[in-house]
Amino acid sequence: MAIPALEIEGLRHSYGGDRYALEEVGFRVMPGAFTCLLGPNGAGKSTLFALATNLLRPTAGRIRIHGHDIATASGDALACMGVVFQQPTLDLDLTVTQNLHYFAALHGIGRREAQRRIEVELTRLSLFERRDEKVRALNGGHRRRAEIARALLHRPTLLLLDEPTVGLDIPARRKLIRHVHDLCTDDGIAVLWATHLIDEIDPVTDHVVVLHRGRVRASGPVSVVNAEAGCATVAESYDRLTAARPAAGVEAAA
Ligand SMILES: Nc1ncnc2c1ncn2[C@@H]1O[C@H](COP(=O)(O)OP(=O)(O)OP(=O)(O)O)[C@@H](O)[C@H]1O
Repeated sequence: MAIPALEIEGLRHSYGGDRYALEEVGFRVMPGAFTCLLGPNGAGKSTLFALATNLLRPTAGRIRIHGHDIATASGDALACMGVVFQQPTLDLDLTVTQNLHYFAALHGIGRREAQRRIEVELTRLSLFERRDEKVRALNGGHRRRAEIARALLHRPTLLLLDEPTVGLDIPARRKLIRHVHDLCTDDGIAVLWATHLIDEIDPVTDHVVVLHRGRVRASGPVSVVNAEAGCATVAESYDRLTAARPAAGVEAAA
């Protein structure tokens, strides 16, 4: 069996006090799988991202990236991982290309090789024509795509995206979701996509992990989660598993 791109076991985290932001969290993301980490505000999605990227140390549990333990082999683990955080981190006064070159240099990628990879990624994300514009001149969807291109430069095999569509209009959201699905099918990249928007899930191809109040309520292909919850759609499953109406702004699944 293939090694999971991301494997989480018995993960627990407390920010202090006796309340846990995450408790006994465990799931896997396999190569080529698009997995939605689905949970309402406060479910623990950002905490999980901070632990997976080694920004926080867990109270207990393990996180392995392609078999590398993030606690004991963080260099190898992080080298396999591309990350797009919830808050954009591009320099607005640099061009798209300059931002990407800076990141490539941090990863020790030589100038010529970096140029080649930047052209490939920007073309793939339909951003090549905008490469010499300052990021400030781009709309939200293009900025997000530039961030994804940057996150792919060191050729990660696992991509983590924390609510990447926040602030985007519906056409830009759809395009971004399509692009990231293509990365899974074309390159076998594993994706963990955190969201609270149910309509971002493809009920046919995607896996979901439903996180609520720090605990995994269900995980697996949408069809399996729906069957186990006794529901016809992922929207109904989410509703039942979180025992709450979807948060404001949540849209129904197809
Ligand atoms: N720095 C912190 N200190 C103390 N508690 C925190 C901190 N960050 C998050 N929490 C708490 O941990 C829990 C999980 O929060 P987290 O931000 O991980 O959820 P989330 O699913 O990402 O929510 P959102 O969608 O609002 O970003 C919440 O109860 C939150 O209040």
